[in-house]
Amino acid sequence: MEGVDYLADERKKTEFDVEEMKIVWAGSRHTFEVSDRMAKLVANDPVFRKDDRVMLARKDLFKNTLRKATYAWKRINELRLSEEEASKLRSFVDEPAFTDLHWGMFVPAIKGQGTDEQQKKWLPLAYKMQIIGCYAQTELGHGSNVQGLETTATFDPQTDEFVIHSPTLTSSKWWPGGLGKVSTHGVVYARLILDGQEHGIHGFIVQLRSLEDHRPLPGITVADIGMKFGSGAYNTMDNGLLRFDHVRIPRDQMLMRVSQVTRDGKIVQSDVPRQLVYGTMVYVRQTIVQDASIALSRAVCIATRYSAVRRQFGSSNGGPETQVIDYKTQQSRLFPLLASAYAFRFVGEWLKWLYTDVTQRLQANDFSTLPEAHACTAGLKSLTTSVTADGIEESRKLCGGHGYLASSGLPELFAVYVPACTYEGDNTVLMLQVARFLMKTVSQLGSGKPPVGTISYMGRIEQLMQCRCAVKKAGDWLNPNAVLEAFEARAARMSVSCAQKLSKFSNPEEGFAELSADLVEAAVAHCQLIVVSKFFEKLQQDIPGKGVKRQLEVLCGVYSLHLLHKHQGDFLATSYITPKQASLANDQLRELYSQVRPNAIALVDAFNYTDHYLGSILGCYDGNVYPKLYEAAWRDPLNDSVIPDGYEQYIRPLLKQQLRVAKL
Ligand SMILES: CC/C=C\C/C=C\C/C=C\CCCC(=O)SCCNC(=O)CCNC(=O)[C@H](O)C(C)(C)COP(=O)(O)OP(=O)(O)OC[C@H]1O[C@@H](n2cnc3c(N)ncnc32)[C@H](O)[C@@H]1OP(=O)(O)O
Ligand SMILES: Cc1cc2nc3c(=O)[nH]c(=O)nc-3n(C[C@H](O)[C@H](O)[C@H](O)COP(=O)(O)OP(=O)(O)OC[C@H]3O[C@@H](n4cnc5c(N)ncnc54)[C@H](O)[C@@H]3O)c2cc1C
Repeated sequence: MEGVDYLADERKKTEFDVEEMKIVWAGSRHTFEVSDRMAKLVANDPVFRKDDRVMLARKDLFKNTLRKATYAWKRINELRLSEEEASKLRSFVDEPAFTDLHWGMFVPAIKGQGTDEQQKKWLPLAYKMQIIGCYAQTELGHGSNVQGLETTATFDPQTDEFVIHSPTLTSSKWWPGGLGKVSTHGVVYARLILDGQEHGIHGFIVQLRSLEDHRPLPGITVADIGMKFGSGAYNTMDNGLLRFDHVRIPRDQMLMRVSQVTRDGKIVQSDVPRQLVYGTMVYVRQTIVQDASIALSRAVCIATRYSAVRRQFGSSNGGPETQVIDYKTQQSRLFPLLASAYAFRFVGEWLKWLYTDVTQRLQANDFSTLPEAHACTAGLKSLTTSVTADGIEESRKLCGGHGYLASSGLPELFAVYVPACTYEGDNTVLMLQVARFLMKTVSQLGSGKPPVGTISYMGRIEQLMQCRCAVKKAGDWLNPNAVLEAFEARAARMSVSCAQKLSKFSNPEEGFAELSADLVEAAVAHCQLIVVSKFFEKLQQDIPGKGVKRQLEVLCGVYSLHLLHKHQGDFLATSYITPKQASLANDQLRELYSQVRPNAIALVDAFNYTDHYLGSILGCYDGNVYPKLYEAAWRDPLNDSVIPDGYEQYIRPLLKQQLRVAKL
């Protein structure tokens, strides 16, 4: 029935102010209002419909994306939207497109690595979309190993140009989003060669296609790399391949903030560290952490609403069956994901602050916090995307059979999201960067330079190596200090144990390779500590609204104690807790699930997602799932006719043949 709220009884159970929680989730009242307005603008515009996406063939799908992306740009200009509003609008359109890379990587690469003069020349063109750009770093042969890229940029002093060339098949650029069919320009990463000498990897602005007829410029071969995982999903994006045959660009198209090449072909290094060539990746990793909470919260919203609607078993005296959300097993799979979505939201907020802080320091030539910013963005990108990808798949299973239907929204969400574990740095490769940072920190303990920021806990290493957990009863695990000390002791002990094992190797690189699996575990422990501690920090802020802070305390408890339970092997093996204390943590966790239960629907309502954005029948706001599933089945093109195409050709002859066999 239209207009009936099938989740109304659930909503009546709520013990906190949902409207205030919406503000906490959005980050501020202003952000909430902008998001809410942009979400509704997209949801109410039929051009942004997306329910037929998984049915479309690649060419139609891609053209449809072009239509939506250019229409979004038209609306952004007509409505004179601010940068913040425009970016929100694009995100609610919810369809990967060339514009993501243009705004998300091409523009930031020029901003971060271009000189003032270069920015003045290129940014106005990019801001008006008079040129469209991509980020062309990865090659067929190398993605993770950036130092291994093979494309060359050789300076020709005769003409004052760089010659960009792809010397091998494996040097073909491979993967850049927006490159395949749309981009007119790219920031291309290549090995700089001056007078026969190599000078490492640098970025160059290269025009790829004519601004008149869109044909590739002379010497350039460019195409799409082909279909990717899933239907719809990331196939809206034209990930591309690109080869250069001695393509010439003016010298001033090398991005020269980090190093400059002079007219006579000499390299001049500025004071800026060379790692800033990797700066765009640090920026995007930070945004990916913020996006992880969005993707996970979408999946959790669908699974939570459906779990309250779905009933199986447990009917007594003809009464209703049990809502599957009331099964403790369902709660123990669902509520930690709900808590993780909130945890990632807050750590993402903090990481954005850290990134802004490091950017301001870099502008003032203070490079001291760059290693920590690199470790935090790499580690948190890795941790949050892995948990989110697994969490979306778990949400699908939490919805039983119906979760496998495209109309649940979960298969496409998974297919779109899962490459986040690979792009912008493979998650294992990134955790190894965190491990390097941790090993360096341990080796410098006692050098007189106290560790600061997220590794300041290492400054208390002696205490953390010796302390023992003081928990005596389940409720003691609600004490933030008890939880924090447990996570600090676990992380510190795992790092120290790796460092001790490493010190036994005469060749540290060999040792690092041999111990890399243990090192990744230590890095994960460190990153989980960051998320837990940032959740506790959030709780120290003034949080208005009836019961809002209380709910967040419960979620923080669920987040930290479910990790403690899941990784109890670490906590036990490092001898910080006893088996009895591990068991008490689990008792407390179960109790916290009971406290989440009456608030579960309101906690996902607080994400403020429109039905359009969720794109899921199982997750629709009113919970009226069954009629909608039934109607959607009839909309499938297979049901356009009662007798399917192919009946005469295949089914009829088959049945006839079986008849003959039966007669024999
Ligand atoms: C708003 C957002 C919108 C749009 C975008 C969002 C979604 C769109 C979807 C997809 C986009 C995907 C785009 C891409 O995938 S682009 C390609 C990304 N590629 C990678 O991430 C490659 C991963 N590899 C690397 O980053 C590096 O090669 C490396 C693994 C880090 C190793 O580098 P290497 O030079 O060999 O370094 P090391 O010798 O290991 O270290 C030297 C030294 O440098 C430090 N370091 C390394 N990286 C950084 C950095 N980024 N910043 C600062 N410092 C860095 C490292 O720690 C070491 O320091 P020491 O002190 O130990 O010497
Ligand atoms: C959807 C999508 C969009 C993309 N968009 C872009 C883009 O716009 N621009 C761009 O330039 N690139 C883009 N990429 C490329 C992406 O950045 C790379 O694929 C990514 O960095 C991983 O590199 P790789 O493919 O070389 O993986 P590999 O490094 O080959 O990884 C293969 C396996 O080897 C392991 N491995 C590799 N090195 C080590 C090591 N040192 N120690 C231990 N294990 C290791 C990895 O963990 C992994 O299991 C995109 C990729 C995808 C999937």
